[in-house]
Amino acid sequence: MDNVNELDLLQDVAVLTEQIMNIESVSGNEREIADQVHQALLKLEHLEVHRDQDAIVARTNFGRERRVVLAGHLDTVPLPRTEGAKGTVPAQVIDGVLYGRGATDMKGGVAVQLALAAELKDAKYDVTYVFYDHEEVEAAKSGLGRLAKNSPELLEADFAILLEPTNGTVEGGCNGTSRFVIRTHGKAAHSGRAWMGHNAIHDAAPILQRLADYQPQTITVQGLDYREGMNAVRISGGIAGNVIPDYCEVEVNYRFAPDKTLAQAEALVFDLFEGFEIERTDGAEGAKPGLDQEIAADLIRILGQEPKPKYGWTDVSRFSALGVSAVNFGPGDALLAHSDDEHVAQEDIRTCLKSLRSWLS
Ligand SMILES: N[C@@H](CCC[C@H](NC(=O)CCC(=O)O)C(=O)O)C(=O)O
Repeated sequence: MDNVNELDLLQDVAVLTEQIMNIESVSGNEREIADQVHQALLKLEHLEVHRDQDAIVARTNFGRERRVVLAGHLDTVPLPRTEGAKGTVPAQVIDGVLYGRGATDMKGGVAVQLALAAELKDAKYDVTYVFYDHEEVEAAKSGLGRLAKNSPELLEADFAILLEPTNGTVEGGCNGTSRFVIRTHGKAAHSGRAWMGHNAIHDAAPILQRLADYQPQTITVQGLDYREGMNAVRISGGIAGNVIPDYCEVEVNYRFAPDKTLAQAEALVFDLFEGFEIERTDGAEGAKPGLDQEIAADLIRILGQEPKPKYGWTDVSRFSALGVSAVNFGPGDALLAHSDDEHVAQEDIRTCLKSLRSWLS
């Protein structure tokens, strides 16, 4: 008997989005959604389907000269902690707007990929659909990185589109991202006799001051203005309410424009926190927009919208490193990504599908 939950790829793409939003897939928990996507793709006879853990690749063999990749990740950031937040699981539809975790980042995009995979039995280009796990976490866990290592031939193409949220326009390139842990050390003591110890949390004050004083830059690369960011994203220290803390860690996330390499970004952060113990714990380079490439220019012309920069980090970076020029284009407003009321208009998902259908036809 057919699984009652199986995905119907030919239904309204907004309803398909809602169906896949209802499969919770916080990074590390992508097995169920990957199984559903895999099962649905295996039924399509015009596709050759491969699987690597929770990443799935489906390729057409139309015999075209050029091949494009449509790629999207299956995972989301964790569910909101705030009670009553609408950006959670299950999804809700309110006045034509779909609320829930992954609404913008990026189950609408994944639904568009699935709809195209099912309906396009011929196209201007051969198409490789890539769905993968572990995008929202440290680069070392990336499902796309694993695919690139295990089966690079499956990702070969002339161009790639990452269906990350871009609100109806192309977002070119992406900022790089890097994480650092800065540590201070003290001496534990009874907090009733604090003079016997040394407070490591107090020693972190100048770290926070340097962050508060830092003026993030905006850097123009190939005509697009990339806004950088330098922020504390986590702070921890102390073991109890009556003990002077003997350690403190501040985690800093530096988002850097694609004019810099990861090594240059690291040097800038090490310089900013000179005198402190500091370690880089993660990092991924950005990507330059490269919008003058013929296929990208064709897409931009069909959409008729001015391209914008991508401020988040996306796998255009990984495709660029593989020698495949790539852009971001998908439904939803990236400004809502990861927010407590993440949402997307149902109509935006339908419009994105129409745009890509007409580009590929
Ligand atoms: N390995 C990176 C992964 C971070 C990915 C994430 N990307 C997005 O949110 C794309 C959405 C957008 O901006 O349109 C990010 O930028 O945090 C890492 O761990 O940082």
